[in-house]
Amino acid sequence: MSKFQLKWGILATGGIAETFARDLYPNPECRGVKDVEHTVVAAASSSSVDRAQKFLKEVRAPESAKAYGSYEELVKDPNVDIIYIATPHSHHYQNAMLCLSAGKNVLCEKAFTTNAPQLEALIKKAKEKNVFLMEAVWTRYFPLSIYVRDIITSGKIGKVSRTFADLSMIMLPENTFDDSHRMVNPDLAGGALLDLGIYALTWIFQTLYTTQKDPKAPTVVSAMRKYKLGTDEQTSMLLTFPATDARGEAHGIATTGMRTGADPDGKGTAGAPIRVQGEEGEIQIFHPAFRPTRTKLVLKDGTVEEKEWTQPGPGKESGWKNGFGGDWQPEGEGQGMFWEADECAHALKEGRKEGQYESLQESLVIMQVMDEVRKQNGLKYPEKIETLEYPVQI
Ligand SMILES: NC(=O)C1=CN([C@@H]2O[C@H](COP(=O)(O)OP(=O)(O)OC[C@H]3O[C@@H](n4cnc5c(N)ncnc54)[C@H](OP(=O)(O)O)[C@@H]3O)[C@@H](O)[C@H]2O)C=CC1
Ligand SMILES: O=C1OC[C@@H](O)[C@H](O)[C@H]1O
Repeated sequence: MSKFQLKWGILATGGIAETFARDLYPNPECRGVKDVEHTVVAAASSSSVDRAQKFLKEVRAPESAKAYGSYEELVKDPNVDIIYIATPHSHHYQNAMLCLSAGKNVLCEKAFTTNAPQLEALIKKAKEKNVFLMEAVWTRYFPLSIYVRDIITSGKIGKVSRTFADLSMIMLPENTFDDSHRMVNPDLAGGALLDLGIYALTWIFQTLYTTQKDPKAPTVVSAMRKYKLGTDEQTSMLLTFPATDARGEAHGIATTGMRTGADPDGKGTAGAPIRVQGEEGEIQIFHPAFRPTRTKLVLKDGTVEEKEWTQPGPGKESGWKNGFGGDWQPEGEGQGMFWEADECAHALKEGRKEGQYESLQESLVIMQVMDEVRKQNGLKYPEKIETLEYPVQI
């Protein structure tokens, strides 16, 4: 059987760009995916062409891969099928508009944009150009997430009426980040909500919204504690999802922050920060919400089922180690960003224009929730990054 080959262009060469591109290297067969293959055919850096060249070497791209010193050159490369955007949140709208306008398929890092109107404009552009567009919320595509959603839709834990989800990490921003860092800098749409809170919301949504036949947008009330730069360092949200055919009204409690930890000792001692609760029991998902590897099903009849979800890799003998933020996975394991890459390949192979586990409509509803939370708490980013104007130099 001939395999579908997806040729990637990587836009930006920072931390997650490297992790993602490294994850494209192992043969998908090592995770049981037999019908698609990935190749990095180009990378672009806004810093310099040398940086792009170095990046291609680091991720073991083929010798023939092209290095570009600007994003504008990358989108003109006819050999590139799809572009992965890995810039800070502030830049996603401008970068994605550049790619879509050039007729390129796009996988864009979270948070998709700084606000919902920007995302609406991107969706409109993708439709006009008839290209694929997806938010890179990698967690959605993990086998673990598929399992959790299946538990819910199978009725095993009964009608679900509440999900708790926390992604907080003790990072003490004043000790950890320069004021210019993307985690705290308003010019880069920093703060806990768009960076970490989106994962807490992902768990709320994929358990209370994605699993419904006719999902309805929630209302939200929220509170926010601000960092000295005006961005949020802690945000708490209570979402109410209207009743659907399958169940009554449901509540989602999503929290995020940089001063408390969902797993303070790193050993799971504090318990599961994600709990999906129904009339027959609950399914728990352990920290970190962005890359969980452990679940626990607890039913009222006494059943307890614990599962480990190691990310598959190419095997120890390959000598290939995958990495994330300097934290290298054990040999033989992968990071897990390849699942979303496989989804892009499958979508393009099948002619789909969006991801199957998070539709563009769902990404938009989540963005609307984050807009409302920011509005309730007076968090505005600079106009140049909230604007719908394109192109704008930022
Ligand atoms: N899925 C996940 O697990 C993770 C996702 N992310 C997401 O990925 C995105 C990037 O994060 P991360 O890789 O950590 O960020 P980095 O700061 O490490 O990299 C961002 C890159 O964007 C480019 N860039 C262009 N303009 C700017 C600018 N004005 N300021 C800073 N960088 C700029 C640079 O690349 P160049 O010079 O080559 O153009 C830079 O290296 C964010 O959206 C974040 O939320 C981040 C971490 C984990
Ligand atoms: O997406 C992410 O996941 C891991 C976090 O450490 C990082 O800040 C965030 O961007």
